[in-house]
Amino acid sequence: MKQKVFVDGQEGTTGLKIHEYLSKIPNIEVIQIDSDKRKDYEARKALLNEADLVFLCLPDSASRESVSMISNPKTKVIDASTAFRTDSTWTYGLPELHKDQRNNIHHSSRVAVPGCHATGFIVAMHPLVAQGIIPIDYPATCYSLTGYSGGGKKLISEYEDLKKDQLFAPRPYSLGLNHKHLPEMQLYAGLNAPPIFTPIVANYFQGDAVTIPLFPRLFKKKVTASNVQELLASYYKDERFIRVIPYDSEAYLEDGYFNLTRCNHTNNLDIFVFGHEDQILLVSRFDNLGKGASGAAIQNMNIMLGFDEGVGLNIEA
Ligand SMILES: NC(=O)C1=CN([C@@H]2O[C@H](COP(=O)(O)OP(=O)(O)OC[C@H]3O[C@@H](n4cnc5c(N)ncnc54)[C@H](OP(=O)(O)O)[C@@H]3O)[C@@H](O)[C@H]2O)C=CC1
Ligand SMILES: CC(=O)N[C@@H](CCC(=O)OP(=O)(O)O)C(=O)O
Repeated sequence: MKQKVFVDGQEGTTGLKIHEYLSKIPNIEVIQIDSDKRKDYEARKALLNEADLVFLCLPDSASRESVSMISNPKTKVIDASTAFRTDSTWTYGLPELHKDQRNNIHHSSRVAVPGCHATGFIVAMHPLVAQGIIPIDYPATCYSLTGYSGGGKKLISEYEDLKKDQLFAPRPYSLGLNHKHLPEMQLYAGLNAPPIFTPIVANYFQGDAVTIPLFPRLFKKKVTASNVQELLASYYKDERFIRVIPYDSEAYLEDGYFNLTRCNHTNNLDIFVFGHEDQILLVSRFDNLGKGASGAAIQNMNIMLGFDEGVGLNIEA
């Protein structure tokens, strides 16, 4: 029997992309709300309770409201917002986090999709903290370069319609050092304080690279950049969406430059390890609309419904 799926927020950036993926997946029946009723409480409530699985692609407050409307115990929920990512009654939707997480997701009915910047930070840091290389009190920093689609419809229209010619230069933001991803970055990396994190949005549509500088002299064990690459490669060796690039990563540069759009239109995330004995630079590269949002949401759905994890993903790869 087909699984009924409803996307609350179907006309937003994440919701539209999820629909694109869903159209390639068999055994799914997508149920839709009339466009003019997409914010109507009763209409949403009916579909939220009719579906076997719902995606919430909404601002945090609307996500909380949707969850409160669900009374059908069979409805599974995948939320793309920040609302429940560090809520202990929800499961963090990063299957690659550790060996039990995929199974946790499969058995959960409430899964929170990680934030895009947080995904890049956690996949690079978690294995190193968990294996006792990086101490939990390490003073972590990172910055993330992202395309403007990460800011949803409002930022897209700002870039595409309103100020096209004035927004050519990259723009750092969240300089109050209080970005909404900090709690999940700290919790799932396993650190006892959040990193100093500066995101930077630039004038291109999609693609994200999270960069983490590290000083091995502050580690608990003596390791070089090459050792770190080996460790990460071993940690993710069975993962189909996370690729740890060989240590000689400079060979992957293009004319000497890093191309942060190379994972676009896939659900892949590439981890690069640059550096030497004294300094290390980890870079996670992914599509903010792929592994950073809608692709990750679909991967979680596949796991929750017992489908092959890759169904519908990497459609344009
Ligand atoms: N874009 C990205 O790369 C990522 C986004 N996210 C998260 O996913 C969620 C959705 O983001 P995104 O798709 O970018 O945002 P958008 O602004 O593009 O879309 C949000 C959608 O939600 C609708 N909406 C707003 N309020 C309500 C409501 N009360 N009831 C029903 N629908 C409502 C909007 O309606 P209308 O069409 O009228 O505007 C819009 O279609 C957010 O929590 C965001 O933080 C997570 C990871 C990455
Ligand atoms: C360019 C831009 O504004 N990007 C968003 C991140 C999008 C994302 O991952 O967001 P959620 O946590 O909302 O799910 C931001 O930094 O807030």
